[in-house]
Amino acid sequence: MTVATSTGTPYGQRLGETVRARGALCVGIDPHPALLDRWDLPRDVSGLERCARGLVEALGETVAVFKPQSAFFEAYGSAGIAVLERVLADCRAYGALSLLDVKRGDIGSTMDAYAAAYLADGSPLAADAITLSPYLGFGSLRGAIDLAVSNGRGVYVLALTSNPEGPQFQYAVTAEGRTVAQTIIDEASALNAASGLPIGPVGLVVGATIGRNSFDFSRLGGSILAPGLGAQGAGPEDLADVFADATTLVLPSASREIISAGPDPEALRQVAAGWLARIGPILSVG
Ligand SMILES: O=C(O)c1cc(=O)[nH]c(=O)n1[C@@H]1O[C@H](COP(=O)(O)O)[C@@H](O)[C@H]1O
Repeated sequence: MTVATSTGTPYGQRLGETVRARGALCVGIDPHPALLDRWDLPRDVSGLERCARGLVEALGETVAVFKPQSAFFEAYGSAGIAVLERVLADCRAYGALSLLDVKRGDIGSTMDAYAAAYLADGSPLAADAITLSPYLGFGSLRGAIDLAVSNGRGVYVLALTSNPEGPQFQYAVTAEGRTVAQTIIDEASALNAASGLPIGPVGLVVGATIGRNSFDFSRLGGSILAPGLGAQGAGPEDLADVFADATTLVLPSASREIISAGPDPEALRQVAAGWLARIGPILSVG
């Protein structure tokens, strides 16, 4: 088993370099059972492994970031988690970054244990970055953020999610008079400013589907993961709308849209290259 070790280089720097070399696209590894059918693979752990690792094999040299969705691996129990470990190792071997989508969020002491699982050097499930949920309060994530920073890793905190239910809480106004989402944006901005880095370690998740908006990302100083391309209906023109005022690195992400082009590696490369060609002119690398 290959275990992750930190490079000592800050996550934002590694992300910036990789995106400059390969373009701003994150490919989500979401091996839905229906996609295994489409790839003519069995709906079992061998199918999971061939789909997930086949995707990285086809795109590992050209795509900047892979985002394995932990749920699809957890569904197969310990054997699925073992596949996830191998997928994370594959990403490293190809020089792509891994962003593990686990959306964790818990009381501080438990967060520290999640952080040890996903952000500590030597952990088999360590990724270059993970997704976090701030529902227990932004401060509850502090242990994970601190560990990420000390290991040259990053986090992406859910701010404005791509699903239609998101606004129920995210647009709510807090006692301070700001929306929940703006509070998250501002908390991340403060931590990134304190890091003194051009691309700080605290990213945000902002759905490519949320439309034109008046949230203020101008002081973020970190990267933005933008899921929702393709299967959830967002296209390049939506990125232009949502991020009209963003001055930071935006990383659009698609899962089903890309995977469904497989299993032919050339077809996978073409669909990824097609998205890159369409979104490249819209987004600045930051
Ligand atoms: O954190 C995420 O990645 C995420 C946040 C969000 O707001 N919306 C969202 O779709 N995602 C994830 O991004 C992936 C989207 O998959 P596709 O709709 O197939 O591209 C899924 O793994 C989602 O869990």
